[in-house]
Order: sequence, then structure tokens, then C-alpha cells
Amino acid sequence: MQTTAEVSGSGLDLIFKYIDEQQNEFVQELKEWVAIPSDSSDPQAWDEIVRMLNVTADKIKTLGGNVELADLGSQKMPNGQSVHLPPVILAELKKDPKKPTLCIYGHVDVQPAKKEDGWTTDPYTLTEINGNLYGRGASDNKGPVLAWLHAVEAYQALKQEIPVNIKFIIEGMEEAGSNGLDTLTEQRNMTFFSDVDYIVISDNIWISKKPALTYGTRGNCYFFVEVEGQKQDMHSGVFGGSIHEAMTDLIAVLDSLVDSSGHILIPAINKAVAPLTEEEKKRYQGIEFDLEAHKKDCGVTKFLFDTKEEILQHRWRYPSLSIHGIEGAFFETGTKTVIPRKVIGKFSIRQVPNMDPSEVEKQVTEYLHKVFAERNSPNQLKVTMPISAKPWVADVSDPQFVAGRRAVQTVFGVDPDLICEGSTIPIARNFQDVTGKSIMMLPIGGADDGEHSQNEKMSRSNYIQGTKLFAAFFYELSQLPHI
Ligand SMILES: NCC(=O)N[C@@H](Cc1c[nH]cn1)C(=O)O
Ligand SMILES: [Zn+2]
Ligand SMILES: [Zn+2]
Repeated sequence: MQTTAEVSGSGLDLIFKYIDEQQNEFVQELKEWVAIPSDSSDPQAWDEIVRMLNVTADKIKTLGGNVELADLGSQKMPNGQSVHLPPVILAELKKDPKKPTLCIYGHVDVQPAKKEDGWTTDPYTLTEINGNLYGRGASDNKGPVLAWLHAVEAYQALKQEIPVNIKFIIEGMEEAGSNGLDTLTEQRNMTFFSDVDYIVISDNIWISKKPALTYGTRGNCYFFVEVEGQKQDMHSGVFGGSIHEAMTDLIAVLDSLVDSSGHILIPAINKAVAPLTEEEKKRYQGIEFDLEAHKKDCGVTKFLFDTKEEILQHRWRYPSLSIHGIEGAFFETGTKTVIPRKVIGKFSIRQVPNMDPSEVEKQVTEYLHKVFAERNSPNQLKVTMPISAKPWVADVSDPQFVAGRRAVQTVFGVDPDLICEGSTIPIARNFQDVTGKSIMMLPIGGADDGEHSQNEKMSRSNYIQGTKLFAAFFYELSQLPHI
């Protein structure tokens, strides 16, 4: 009977061959995962998140993992209702005290998606077209989570000893701000996290066709700005011209936030931003980033800035403010002539060093009340911040980046770019501050994957080569001096 062999360079060749041979099964499993509409933006759909977490837990159990579904308790919703949060998977495979321990973070919830939003294919039916796997969650983040599990599966199938101990922390609320996970991290810091040496996250994308290692993400402060007027919706013909309309107030308030060049108009916001250093400026110059290709990918004729360096800086290390929607406004088709009673504007401000979310909340709230007061409207304004996540920045001299670089070289034959990410992994900074562990992001998503957008996809190549990258990463991590 073949014994479990220590992985050596040659062992990886066999593992890579296995991954290539199993790729259709891996795609089929991603199809099954994408079919679960685990949309965390809608508490009504949280049952689907629990179902997705159970499917994930069952998969880890087939790999011999011990799985705990850690309870996060309840969350108070904006309407005052208390809703039970989906649990978090804490899992570990067989442990060998002689080996370093890697904790893999991921999430299996997704952003909303409806065919009528403009998808070419059904968002919850993974569809392969020209080598791309289209479906909500294919890239963000079900594909990468499955790729980690398939990397483990490959070692086991070939009876090759996994050279590191492996733990998983997999949540179902990342896209809604990872509610409750910060508390769980603190509670488990001296238990689940105590023997962890490295935390790795693969919940982001490359910035070009070149593989990358990510050493920073922006944070995010998400705001609801509510304007409530008369006691019920009103006929705009009968009452229009006689009352202060909540929607008009809201539009004016939203219009006071950011100008046409993307500059945030809340005076104090930009004051806290860390100044750009000469050393940092140089880092942007070396990054592979094709401006014209990006315009084509985005379907725009121009960006807010004209150079690669400015674009990357404003995506990664400067705050940005985006307006996302208006709840209570009439959005269906047709010509409803109503003055809405209450509308809720939603916007978010990406956070960068050295912004402080609690300060940002104060600044935004005071600014919006000041703008609203100048309208002399009798309507009521309420500002809340349901999500607040700090930016995360790693030290690129961390040994984990050496292992990441070597793994990229093994699989892709190139040196990875060192990049940041404009999006937010709400828990990343919390992991760093609470556990003090080494944290690195090892993305396998393509620059044009369209996370959160219509027609989100992951290429079959990135999914399969990414699975090999994760397998190689286990090996390279084991080759580092044991911390
Ligand atoms: N792939 C990471 C991601 O998309 N994260 C979300 C998390 C978030 C931030 N505010 C609300 N959710 C993101 O939008 O960056
Ligand atoms: Zn996302
Ligand atoms: Zn994500």
C-alpha cells in the first residue's frame, strides 16, 4: 500500500497532474456551490447561507476535518428586528506539532444578483463560455474557497502528506460586513488561533494578467441617510408643490458628498489621509497595469485620472465615496406618480491609513445635518453607519510573502506583482490587531472577473492554476524557517 510520502518538488508535479485531471469535477463542484443563492444582503435569504455553510462543512469533513459551526448570536436590523446570524465555520485537519499551521479564511456568501440586472446567463447557474466560468460567487469567493479545498484533496488523493497543518475560518456574512466575526476572533484568540502561524486570504483579484500578492486593502464605512416626511406616500398631483418632499431633500444631501472629479466634499475626511511617500510612489511605477485594457474591461472612455500611478493610488490608498442606492424610492418599471413618505440613501466611504472610522462617522453625520439644516425642511434626517471596517496593510518583508512568491514562480514561472486592493476584507485588520499573526492575501481572481457585477466570472485557467498555486503554497510555507 502506498505510504504517505513527504511532498518534495517532484511531489508537486504529481499533484499538479491530479488537479489537471480532476478539473471537470472541480468545475462541477463549483457549479453546485454557485447554485446556492447565499446572498447576505437580504436577511430573508440567510437560510441559504446556512445551507451553503453546511455544504462547505460537509466538504471539509470529507477531507477528514473537524468542523465547528460557531454561533454568532443575533444582529439588530435597521428596522429594530433581531435576526439570528449565520454561524462561522472553524475547522482543522489532522495536526502535527512539528509542522507550521496555516489558517485559511474565506467566505461563501455572495452579493445580490438577478438575471434582469443584465446578466447574459443565469447568475446562479455556472455557465462556461470561452474558458470563463460565469456565475455569482465564481470569483468572489466560492471559487477560491473551493480551490483551497481541492488543493487539500489533491494531496490526500495521492497520499502525499500535507506539509503544513491546516485550519479554516469560513464565514457567510463577509459581503454584509462580517457582523459578529470580530467578536468571535477575540473570543477564540487564545484557543482556535493560538497555534496558528500564518493566516492567508484569497478574496481578491489581480490587477493585470500577471499573478500578484496583495499586501493591503481599503476599509469601508457604509452609511444609511434616511429622510422621513409626511405620514404616508402622497399623490404628487394633489400635494406636489405644497410639501417639502423627502426625496428632493435626500437627493440634495447625497449631491453634497462628492464632486465630479471624485473629490470627497466632507471637509475633514481627507485631512487624516497619510501622505504619499517617495518610496511608495516608486512602488506604483513598477506595477503592470494596462490603462487602455482597463478602460475596455470597464466599458468606459475615460477614468477620473490619466496616469496608471494616479488610478492605482486612488483605487488603493486614497478614500473614495460611492453612492449605492435609495431604499423606498420607486424603482420598478412604469410611471408611478407618488411622493415617497420615507427614503433611505446608501453610500460608503472606503477607508485608508490613517482614517479612523469612528471619526469619519462623526464627520459625516455632522456634515449631513449641516447640509440638511440649510434646506429649512421640516422633514426628519437620520444618519447611521451599519458597517465600519478599517484598512489592512501588511509588512511585505513577512516570510509568508517569500513562500507566496516562490509558489507563484513554481506555477506561473514569473515573479508576482506586489499590489494592494481597493475592496475590503472587513475581518483582515481585526485578524491583524487581535491575533498578531502573519497575514497575506494570495489572490487567484482575474482583473476582469467582475466581482459584484453582472456576469461575474472566474476563468477555468485561474481556477485550476490557482488550485495548483495553493497546493504549491502549502509546500513553500513548509520550507520557511519554522517561526
Ligand atoms: N471581495 C471582498 C469584498 O467584496 N468585500 C466587500 C466587503 C464590504 C465592504 N462593505 C460592505 N461589504 C467590499 O465591498 O469590499
Ligand atoms: Zn465581494
Ligand atoms: Zn469577497
